[in-house]
Amino acid sequence: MASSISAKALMLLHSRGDRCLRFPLKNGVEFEHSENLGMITRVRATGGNSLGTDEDKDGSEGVFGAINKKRNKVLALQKDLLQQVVEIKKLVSSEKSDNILESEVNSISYELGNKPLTNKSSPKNASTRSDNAVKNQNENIASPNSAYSSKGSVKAPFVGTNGSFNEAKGGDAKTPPEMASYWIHLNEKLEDKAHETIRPDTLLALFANGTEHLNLEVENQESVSESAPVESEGETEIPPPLAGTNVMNVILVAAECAPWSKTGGLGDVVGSLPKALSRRGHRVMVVTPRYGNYAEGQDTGVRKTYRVDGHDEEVRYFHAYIDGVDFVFVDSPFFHHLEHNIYGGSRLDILKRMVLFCKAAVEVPWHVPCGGVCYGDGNLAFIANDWHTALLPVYLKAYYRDQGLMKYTRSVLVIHNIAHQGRGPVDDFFFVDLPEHHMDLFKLYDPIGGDHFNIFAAGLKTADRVVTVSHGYAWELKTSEGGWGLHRIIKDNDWKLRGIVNGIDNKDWNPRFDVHLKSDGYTNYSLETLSSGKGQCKAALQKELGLPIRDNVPVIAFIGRLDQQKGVDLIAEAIPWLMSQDVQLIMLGTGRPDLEHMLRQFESQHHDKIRGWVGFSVKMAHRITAGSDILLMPSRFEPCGLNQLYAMNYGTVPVVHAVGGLKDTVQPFDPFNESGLGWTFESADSGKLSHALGNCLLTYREYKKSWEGLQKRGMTQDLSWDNAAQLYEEVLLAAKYQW
Ligand SMILES: Nc1ncnc2c1ncn2[C@@H]1O[C@H](COP(=O)(O)OP(=O)(O)O[C@H]2O[C@H](CO)[C@@H](O)[C@H](O)[C@H]2O)[C@@H](O)[C@H]1O
Repeated sequence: MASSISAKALMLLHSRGDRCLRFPLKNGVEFEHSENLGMITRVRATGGNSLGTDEDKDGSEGVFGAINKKRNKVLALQKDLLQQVVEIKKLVSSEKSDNILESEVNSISYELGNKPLTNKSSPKNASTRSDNAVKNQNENIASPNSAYSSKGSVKAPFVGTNGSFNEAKGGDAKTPPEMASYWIHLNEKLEDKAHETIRPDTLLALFANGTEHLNLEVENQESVSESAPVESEGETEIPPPLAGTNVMNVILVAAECAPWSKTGGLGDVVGSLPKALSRRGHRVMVVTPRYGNYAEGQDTGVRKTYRVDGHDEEVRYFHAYIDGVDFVFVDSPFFHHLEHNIYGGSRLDILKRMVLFCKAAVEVPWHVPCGGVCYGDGNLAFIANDWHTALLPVYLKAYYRDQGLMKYTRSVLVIHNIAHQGRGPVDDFFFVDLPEHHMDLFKLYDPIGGDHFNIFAAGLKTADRVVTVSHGYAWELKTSEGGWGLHRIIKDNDWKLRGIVNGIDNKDWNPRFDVHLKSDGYTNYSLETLSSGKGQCKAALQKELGLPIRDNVPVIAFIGRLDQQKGVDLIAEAIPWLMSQDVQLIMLGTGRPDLEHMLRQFESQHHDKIRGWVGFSVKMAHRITAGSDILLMPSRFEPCGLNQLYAMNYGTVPVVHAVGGLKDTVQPFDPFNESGLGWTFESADSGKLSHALGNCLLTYREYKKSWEGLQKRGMTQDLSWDNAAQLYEEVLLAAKYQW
């Protein structure tokens, strides 16, 4: 046996849970590993005194002293690193370079061992480490009881112990022997990494399961960030408060993630909420399918096989580290070339895709090294999104937690839209690969179709917590109209439901920095330059779309999916009245063919006033939001709605149907008190829409001061994700301590 053991071997042993093995470490110390506990239980001086246990107190001081010294060294090093982060951020912002965004600073990697700081990363070339270096290590970690491994039977996948090297027992304080082994492990880890780059968050991850030491480093971090607000392009950005002792490992799992894949608001949320959680100090990952050949993602070399519909399907895992978040892309021929048709194909095609994706996602924290270190399954919460990933909480429970694996991992399911549920005939159950006694989770009685199979139902019952994207929608979900057949299940689980209003990405959707406003006559603008800047954008939009360029005509916009939800038909009914007004109407959308046809018809019938852009164009969505005066959102239901938030951030006044998140976020204008943010109407009715829009147009034309007030109030709200991230953190914590 060698006289020392590497962190790699240590992880390996830990992951395999070998029975009471003893290994000598450097500095005359050895550790003992117990299979039963699946962790290092004892550390000894080679003289024979065991350390950190009650019966062997005598020998403990020397080695603990050494460990403490190491620990203090690491803390000092980390403090130094954090200081350097702040200094680099200051340096970058002082250059005020357009193309250096804060995101790049966040992805700067730091070398350990007092080496000079080097910038090796950018969002375009985001992965900073040699993931191949950890590839072999990872391959060697036996997929602990890979529930779906090609080698194991799906029906009996549960043997052995969990392989997570950083599992926190109960997620709480460590016992002295654990602390000792922990610091020895850390020491080994750092020695291993002495010649590699290591990210600050990886360093944090090494601390993530302790308590005392964690408090210390968080205090250090807080003192640094409080004293030095981050500047971004001349604007002082106060960093959000840190999670402190509540810091967790968080993995968002979703079928789409902007900017790589997006069909609507879900993609935006998954692209931005994780960054806000990371800013609070959590270690955050997004797992999403690799639909295309994304430049940022690097092959980790990790390959795993999962069973879908009786076949073994191999997945590969790609990885990128951007803006403090690990993005893991699950690659399989199942997903290829679907970036423009994510939910396309037959019902069974989609179901099989999501089965494979959820199976592959649940094991990411075991297999995929991020920053050189797997997340492990202690102190970990998954956030699944909508029905596409609602199988994840079910798999987590049925295949892992109920079998004594991933015992401390929790799941939160977010409802972005209950109208899509993953329904099918009861026999679809056999595709999800679960023992038959789980069938009742999925069975739902429908007054029209009788019993059917429903994935969302199973996810809602199984998840530890459920979030939806506004308070209004949380209430609506419990009504028979709003719950779309799931209201009873949601009511039964009301205790674990919470509404949290979405935020917006304040860099992507900010008129000051918007990259889509930098050409073709558009311009960036802010509150100070609102009138001139927005005016210029309006003229550029009219020019680009071939509408008469007129400053005094109100430009009304609609952006969204063309379907029943978004209430496009209400706009259609209001067209005769609207065309009697001096207005311009711009509609951007894609969806139901009959509604797409309708948009084209409107444009040809009223060519001097209407533009109907059929298609999905992120650039046009930004330009229309900037160049319009009014945004129309007559949605029949709207769980949150992002477009009205984007609109207000751009000084564009919303007129909305008062439902769900629209009601929560658009306070009606009160002309007597000069308060409010826009106009609302109470029912999905074209007459009501015309009435509200009529009042809005009157204010635009006749009451300029009131109009400016509406714009300014909209622009000065704090719509950032930071508030929502703090509330998500509360939910994650509630889940963590739920048994
Ligand atoms: N043709 C087009 N071209 C370019 N961009 C287009 C577009 N059509 C839509 N978009 C963009 O897609 C997003 C739509 O987001 P929404 O939140 O308004 O609705 P969606 O119904 O997709 O999301 C669901 O999830 C979100 C997130 O939780 C909830 O806010 C919402 O209420 C719920 O229905 C916006 O970024 C918008 O600009």
